[in-house]
Parts: sequence; C-alpha cells; structure tokens
Amino acid sequence: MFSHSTHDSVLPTYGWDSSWEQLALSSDAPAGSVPGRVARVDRGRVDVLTDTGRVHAAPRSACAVGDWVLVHDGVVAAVLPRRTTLARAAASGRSEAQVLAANVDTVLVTVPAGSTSRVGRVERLVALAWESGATPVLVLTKIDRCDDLAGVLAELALAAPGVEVVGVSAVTGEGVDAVAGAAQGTTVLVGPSGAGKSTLANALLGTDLLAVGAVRAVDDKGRHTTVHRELLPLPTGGVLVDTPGLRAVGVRDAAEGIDRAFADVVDLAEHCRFADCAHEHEPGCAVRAAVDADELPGRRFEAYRKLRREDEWAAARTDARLASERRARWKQVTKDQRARYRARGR
Ligand SMILES: Nc1nc2c(ncn2[C@@H]2O[C@H](COP(=O)(O)OP(=O)(O)OP(=O)(O)O)[C@@H](O)[C@H]2O)c(=O)[nH]1
Ligand SMILES: [Zn+2]
Repeated sequence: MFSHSTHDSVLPTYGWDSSWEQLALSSDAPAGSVPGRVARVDRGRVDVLTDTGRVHAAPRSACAVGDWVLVHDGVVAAVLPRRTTLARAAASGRSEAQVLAANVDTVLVTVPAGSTSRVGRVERLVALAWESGATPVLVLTKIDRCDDLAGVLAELALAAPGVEVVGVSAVTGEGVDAVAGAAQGTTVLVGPSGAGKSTLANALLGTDLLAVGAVRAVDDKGRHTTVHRELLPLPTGGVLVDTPGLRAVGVRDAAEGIDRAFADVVDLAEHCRFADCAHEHEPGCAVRAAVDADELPGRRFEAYRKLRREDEWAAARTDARLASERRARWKQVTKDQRARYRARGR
C-alpha cells in the first residue's frame, strides 16, 4: 500500500484526482511508495514528478510520459492503468506500436493557415487521437495570415466531422483563450514542423519556457539544475505535454480511430448492397454513389482508403458487433455532416 498526504500536494496540478488515488490504493506497491507522474523516459530511467520534487526511478515495465506511477526505493513499483494511450507505428520492420504518451485527454492538431491543402495529415492525426481515447481539437494557427478565415475553418470542419475547430494567432492573441478552453486535462500539441506549436504552447503557458527548451529548477537535494520540462501545468488548469516524439506520427492498429475520423464514409458504407463491399466496382455501392452525387468529396474517400490500407483491416473486422455499436453513436454526427456537404455543393 502506498502513502500519500493529499494535504498541500502539488500532484493535482499535474492531473492527480480521486480516481488515481483509488487506483493507487488498490495497487500492490509496497508500503512507503510515493505517487508521481512520468515526465521523461530515457533508456533504463524515468523522471517522475512527485510531491518531493523530481526523482529518478528505474522502470520494471514499460513506462511512457504521462503515466502515473508509484515509486519505491528508486524503482517504479507500479504503473497505474492508463486511461488513454497515444501510440504511433513503430519504425519500419518492427511490429509493436510505440507509446508516445499516456493519459492524454486532449490532442490539439495544429494546421498552419495557408497549408490546409494538406488535409490528409489532419485526417491522420485526428484518427490517431480518437484511437488513443483522447479528444481531438483542430487548431488553425497563424490566422493573422489568413484572408478567408471562415472558408478555411469550414474546410477543416469537413475534414473532421464532430471535431471542434478553433482559429488562433499567437501574433494578435486572437483565439488563445478559445484554445486554452479546449485544452481540457492533459493536452498534447501535434502537427507539422513550423505550424506554430511551440509558439502556441508559450502563449498557453504565458511564458517563454519552451522557446528556451529548458528551465532552471531545484532538484531534490536543493541544488539548482537545468532540466528539460516535458510536463507543464497550464495556468488555466490542465497539463501540457511536450515531447519531441509526438511531432511526427504514423498510423497503425488504428482502425477504430480511422473509422471515427471518417464516420461519414463508414456510415455510407453500411448502405452498400454487399457487407464486404470494397467500394470499387460493386453494384449497389452507396459510397461511390455518394461521391457521384457530390455528397462525399472524392478526395476524402481516397484519403480514407489510403489510411485503411496502411492500417490492419483485420483487427476491426474481428469485432463487427462493437463496430456497429460505435457507428450507431456517430450517426447523428454523420447526418449533420452530409447536410453540410449538400449545403456546400449548392
Ligand atoms: N504570423 C504568424 N507566425 C507565427 C504564428 N505562430 C508561430 N509563428 C511563426 O512560425 C514559425 C514556426 O513556429 P514554431 O512555434 O517554432 O513552430 P513549431 O510547430 O513549434 O515547429 P517545430 O518545432 O519545427 O515542430 C516561427 O517563425 C513563428 O514565429 C502566428 O500566429 N502568426
Ligand atoms: Zn460500397
């Protein structure tokens, strides 16, 4: 059993709450274990933020940034069960996905104004976010450079049905509050290089921490040291996670996330005459019909097929019942979405 005084604890600023407390109480970690959140993972060592400061510990099993752990005698005695897992495809030739961050609640998918032709990337990242269990939010950055803001925001909304879309400029400050409001719980920023992630992070944090890349901190022996900070409490509540590995991601084992990101396509496919329709040349294909009728952009359909091909189709098929339950939940979203495509086609 672990011991933890909730009195004066800094852990809530990192996202600790009563359900983590419950999980910690029911873990089999030895007496005297202290709870903390993993801020950094190196080979053979993790950095854990605890009530007594930042401590190093040796992991016994795989840990990721964002994990809640119990530390005992310099060892990670327990990793509390994850609420969400953000993972990407492993380097080519390896089969396991790489966990980028654990217990992420919000994924801010950044798209710089002026490059929205690359919606394919947006769709991929939204799929990855849904798959993790977190909530994606689309963030159009650098809107001070955007002439047709309403048009671009509408374009993005079409690429991500059911996903909140916010515009922001770190130059004028417009939209920063909206992004802060959308950044619920533990938040990560993803998106292409140069999208303005670091700039936005600084605006959210109200500091220049990330520009510097490192801050002065007091270590557990009271010395001043320079450390990298990957887990930063936001002034508006919640925590921002910034790790380099989060910045370029692929998709694997993400059938569910892809289906959710493309709920409009999946919903149409349910109306195909054949349950295993590949939407190629089959008669009675509702997806092709929708593309022909301008109810579904052909580009979006191709993007869906491309992502699904990348992914492992088989996994999603093994549980058709779960899949159809999911689809029922998204039906309303996709209904709204089709109305929007139609309105736009006029
Ligand atoms: N006009 C304008 N420029 C911006 C804005 N936000 C960021 N920039 C500029 O865009 C460039 C890239 O910004 P960064 O914040 O470094 O982008 P990043 O996404 O962190 O890039 P990586 O670290 O490569 O992933 C910098 O020159 C910023 O000054 C904005 O709101 N408006
Ligand atoms: Zn079909």
